[in-house]
Amino acid sequence: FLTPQVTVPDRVDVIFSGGGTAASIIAGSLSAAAPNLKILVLEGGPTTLEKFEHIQPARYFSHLSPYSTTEQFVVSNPSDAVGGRNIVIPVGKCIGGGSSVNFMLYNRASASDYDDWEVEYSNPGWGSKVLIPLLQKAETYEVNTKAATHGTSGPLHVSYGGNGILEIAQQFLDVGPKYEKNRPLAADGNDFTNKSINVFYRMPKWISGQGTRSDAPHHYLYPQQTNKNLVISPGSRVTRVLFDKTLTATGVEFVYDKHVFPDYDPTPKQVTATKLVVLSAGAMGTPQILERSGIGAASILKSVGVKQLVNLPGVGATYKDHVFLVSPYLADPATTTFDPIFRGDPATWTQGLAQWDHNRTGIVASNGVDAAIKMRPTTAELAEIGPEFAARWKSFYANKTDKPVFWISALAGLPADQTGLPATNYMSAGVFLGYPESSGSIHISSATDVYAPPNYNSGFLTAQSDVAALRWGYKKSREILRRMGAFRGALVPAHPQFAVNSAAVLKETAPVPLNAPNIVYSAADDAAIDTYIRSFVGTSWHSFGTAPMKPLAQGGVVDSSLNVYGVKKLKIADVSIGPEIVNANTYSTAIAIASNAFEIIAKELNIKPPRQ
Ligand SMILES: Cc1cc2nc3c(=O)[nH]c(=O)nc-3n(C[C@H](O)[C@H](O)[C@H](O)COP(=O)(O)OP(=O)(O)OC[C@H]3O[C@@H](n4cnc5c(N)ncnc54)[C@H](O)[C@@H]3O)c2cc1C
Repeated sequence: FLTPQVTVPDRVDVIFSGGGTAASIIAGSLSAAAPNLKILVLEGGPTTLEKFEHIQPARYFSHLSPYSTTEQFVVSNPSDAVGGRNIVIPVGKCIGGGSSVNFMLYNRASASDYDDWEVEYSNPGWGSKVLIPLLQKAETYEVNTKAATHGTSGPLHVSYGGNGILEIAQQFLDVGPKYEKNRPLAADGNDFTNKSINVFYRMPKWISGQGTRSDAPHHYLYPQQTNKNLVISPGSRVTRVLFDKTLTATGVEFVYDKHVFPDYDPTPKQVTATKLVVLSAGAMGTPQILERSGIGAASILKSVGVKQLVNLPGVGATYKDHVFLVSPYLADPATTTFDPIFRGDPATWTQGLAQWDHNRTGIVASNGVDAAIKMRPTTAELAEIGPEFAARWKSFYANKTDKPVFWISALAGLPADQTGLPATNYMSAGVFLGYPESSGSIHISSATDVYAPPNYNSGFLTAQSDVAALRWGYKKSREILRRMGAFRGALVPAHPQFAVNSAAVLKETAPVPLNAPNIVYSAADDAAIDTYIRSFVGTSWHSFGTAPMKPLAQGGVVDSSLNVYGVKKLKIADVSIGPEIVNANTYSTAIAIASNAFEIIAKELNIKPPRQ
């Protein structure tokens, strides 16, 4: 019988609805800067405080288990664009949200991504000139303490992890630049400029040199928890925001989450916020709270019987994620991969945990993802991608030379449920699109039931330009991986089903020479690749942009001070506010948004001086 251990006060100054990445950073920073400010963090999931699953990096895969208590799985409606499948999106559901369960890949956006937010979407104060220094302030970049755009004294440590570089990644970094002659090896693939594009780079991680995860709560929120004015309430699911007659947010209603406290009283509780309500429930959660509160498109609210307070058609109307294709290959059985970790091999775990206990190094202090490239096509390669991508290239990429089309990584292992597969070594090419053109939506399906699955359309691959770009990415990754020393052939069922006599069938079970001819694909082969992409593509866990910061007339939900249009004292601070997706894994952008939100809120509440 589990009972909430935290007494939630009736009245505070500021309420955070959702206690994930952004909320941990903002609430922790506010509490540090203004200890007298009464802050309440209501998080639907459980606590993560000092739990090994949220500290030891290699445990990240455990959160994806179907029995996970720290992630929730949002299931899309089936779509022909993905072969009639339902796409399943895992999202963090615990204090720290995504930051406490993610894969810790350290990648940063391009400067033009944030400049587009500022200029194209009319958001002064959100360009790269503001956000890059905030990101520097948040991090300690142990990889190179003299790197220009990185930080040296922030709470979140970044390193290569404690396990060195795995051989498969090293081969990717060796072979890649030799095969891709105009794409050299570089020391930094994350300096925000076009110098980080079309270069192979060793991938840093959100892991400290002490072998621990750089999550948001252990580095911002929990250090403040001795302050009695900061109340962190896990297992507390916000149903809706409360408003007075002037449409000023006065507080929220919440229930104790039935998964965290299964036997506890399910009656909704209300809390008053005298200064501000902040929605930080993530790209999946925030639009649902807005709609249950009566803020959204008239037709959506009417369909579920919610009384509309404000007509905001932009709520939940745009959903983006970097569609991700993982193509597995067999790898040299003598090399070290992450497969035993993914399979839960007892001997590997016992040895790894002992080493971690001893000196915080070894496989448990890593995530197995050590090398990558962000690729932007040359003119000749654009011709290879073909006409389906031409309009998208012209309108979105052509004039912004720091924008890659996709990201490729050689993963030392197969990051998937390997039930039914031989317990051998694998390596995988992971390809995700930097800026998919396709877009989906997420809306509530019930006015009051917070557990009702949302009406979610992933939108994946609804634009053919995305399929064309991924097709090229698949071909590129295949050419590099088949030249790597560890290559032992394709895991055939998880690749396109080419005709038996096609030249595209990979017959080799050992690496081909560097100068081997490229595979030639027929129109039928391309069609087989497209079918494959539609049948296999999945999430990259980067849900984004469902309550965008744009002018109202463009479908915006918040203004550049993060205020929800049409109401007072209600802000949003999480990755739902991104007006366009950025080309990198999104933890970094969540940190940028949270850091800027903190500055904005601190200024409005007259908190001085803000955190240094
Ligand atoms: C499995 C996975 C792997 C990832 N891997 C990487 C990676 O390697 N590198 C990288 O850069 N990024 C990665 N990401 C993405 C990154 O972690 C997220 O984009 C980022 O953490 C989002 O931050 P946020 O504050 O917007 O939302 P979140 O951190 O998701 O926080 C939202 C919180 O709100 C809570 N919530 C939702 N609804 C309610 C409600 N009604 N009431 C109360 N609480 C609610 C949720 O439980 C959650 O804790 C990954 C994400 C996942 C899920």
